[in-house]
Amino acid sequence: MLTVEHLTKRFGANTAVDRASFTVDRPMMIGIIGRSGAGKSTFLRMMNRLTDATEGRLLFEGRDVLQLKGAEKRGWQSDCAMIFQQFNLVPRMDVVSNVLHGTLARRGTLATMFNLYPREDIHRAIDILERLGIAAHAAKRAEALSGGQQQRVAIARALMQDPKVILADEPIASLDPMNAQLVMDSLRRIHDEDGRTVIANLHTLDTARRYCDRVIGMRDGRIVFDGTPAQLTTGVARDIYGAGADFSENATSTEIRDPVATAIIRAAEVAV
Ligand SMILES: Nc1ncnc2c1ncn2[C@@H]1O[C@H](COP(=O)(O)OP(=O)(O)OP(=O)(O)O)[C@@H](O)[C@H]1O
Repeated sequence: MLTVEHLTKRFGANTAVDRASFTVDRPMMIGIIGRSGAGKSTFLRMMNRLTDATEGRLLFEGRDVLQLKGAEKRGWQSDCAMIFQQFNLVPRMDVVSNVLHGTLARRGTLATMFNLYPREDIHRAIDILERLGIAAHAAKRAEALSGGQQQRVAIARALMQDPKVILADEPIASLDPMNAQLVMDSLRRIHDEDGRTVIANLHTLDTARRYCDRVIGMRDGRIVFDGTPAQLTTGVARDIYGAGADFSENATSTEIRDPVATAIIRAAEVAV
């Protein structure tokens, strides 16, 4: 399904991604972990063609997507939707219009400028918002929503493209633990129910272990681990993060607690 061969990106003398290779033979949820600067974002950006690779091949269903140009390249970008840490919504625009922007690639600029969307697209946008539990906010400006709600709007916008792959670059890095959990639950459900592949850069080990079928560890641009969450032991994690014997997993934890526990902690915090 997906084959990555010796994928490399150099910025001058700095090799951000160094001959990364792996294959994915069925839809799955993959977490990419590694310390800051390991090359995780650059990898996703190459995959989505936001940045050009220096060397290597990236075959999706037999086609090298790195060679695509013009309409074919845009078609791939539509098949391979990306969500970002900072959501990238239009803050003053209402939620449903933000979601409808996901159809931009297959629509004329004028129609998009004047918000002329076919009725069936509007219905589909509302259905997707409902699925993500945020349809009640459809008419609000995006900026009026919490971070977690905004990230779910961004996921809804991605789903409007009906992508085969969803790339998520640190999707929960700006969120509190409860919202982080809601967003990760949504991504997992989209994989489970729709069979879409999800590849997420994650800065926390516990999230990768909890939500992913497979974890890829990057260090200095290279893939140094590729296995199941069960194989991701503390020793392996220490190697990925290049840490010493004092390495603590808590340092990479989002501490996602269960909602009841979080509510109790919040209430206690307000009381003091
Ligand atoms: N546009 C760029 N120009 C020059 N160097 C870059 C550029 N983008 C990334 N780099 C460099 O490439 C390396 C990998 O960066 P990248 O952002 O991919 O890492 P990362 O693992 O995603 O880190 P973080 O979690 O901090 O985002 C770093 O050394 C970074 O400084």
